[in-house]
Amino acid sequence: MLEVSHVSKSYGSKSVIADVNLAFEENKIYGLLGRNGAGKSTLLNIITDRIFPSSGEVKIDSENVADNDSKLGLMYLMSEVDLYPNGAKLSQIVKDSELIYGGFNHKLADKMIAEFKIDMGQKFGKLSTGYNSIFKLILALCLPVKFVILDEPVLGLDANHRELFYTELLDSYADNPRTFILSTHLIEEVANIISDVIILDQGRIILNQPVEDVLAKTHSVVGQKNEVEEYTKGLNVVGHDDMGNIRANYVYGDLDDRRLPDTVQLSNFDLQKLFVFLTNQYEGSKRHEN
Ligand SMILES: Nc1ncnc2c1ncn2[C@@H]1O[C@H](COP(=O)(O)OP(=O)(O)OP(=O)(O)O)[C@@H](O)[C@H]1O
Repeated sequence: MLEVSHVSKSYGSKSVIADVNLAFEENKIYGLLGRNGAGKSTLLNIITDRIFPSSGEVKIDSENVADNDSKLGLMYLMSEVDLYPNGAKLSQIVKDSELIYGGFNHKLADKMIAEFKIDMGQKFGKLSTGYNSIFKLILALCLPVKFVILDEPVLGLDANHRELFYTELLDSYADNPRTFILSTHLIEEVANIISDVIILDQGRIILNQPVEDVLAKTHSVVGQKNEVEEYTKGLNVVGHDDMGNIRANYVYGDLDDRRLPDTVQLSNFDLQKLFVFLTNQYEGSKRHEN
């Protein structure tokens, strides 16, 4: 288990991460969502000891990961930041990484190399943005780590390559279950992949739950404006749409046993819509702590 306890980070007087507590369990796929500047990369860099928190700690199996090579070796962070020398050939980076992490899944790598058509004789610094991501994704999926942490994994990948990557991720997870943390803005693309969703907003966790539970609490209530308003009175309305005098109120939370008028329709809405409402500071919204 990977635990983040009371982690905060400030730059000068600016608070970027504020008292974050999280527990990443074994063999789950987490989606870490947040608007630009919410603090996602900062949090992932703190988890992997690339930057120091101002306070708090990160532990794996109750041991602090800071300066702890055996625990840090259990995580791989794939991010925009390039850790490899521009002049190094991809095949050499694989060899070096295999030594550092004590293994490499060559069978899967060969499959991905062929599928993505990547030339392993190329120099790292010469890769296009998309192929730079593809190469780091191969490392992320093939190194023998327990926590695969992907910060904007599909940056620069075309739609075909993104589909291919999601398929490879799920196949690799099925073959070898481990914990994934995916930070992304492409919510619709990962909604069916992730098991749990974490929303970070201005450095704070505002939602941390299994996707299934979250979706079960989304309700769109559509009908005549006055009837919809009456039905949703006192519920947690996080957003609305108007089409003439037809109103859609979006509720996040449990419904009580109030009677639904025949003319009002009830259905669920998707994760991306919920994300937009919860992070938009919509005037009618309430904050949801975990
Ligand atoms: N070294 C730094 N010095 C000062 N401020 C920083 C530093 N690094 C990050 N920040 C600030 O911290 C905040 C969070 O940045 P971070 O990169 O973690 O956000 P993010 O959620 O990953 O954003 P995005 O989705 O845009 O990549 C931003 O306001 C950013 O400007």
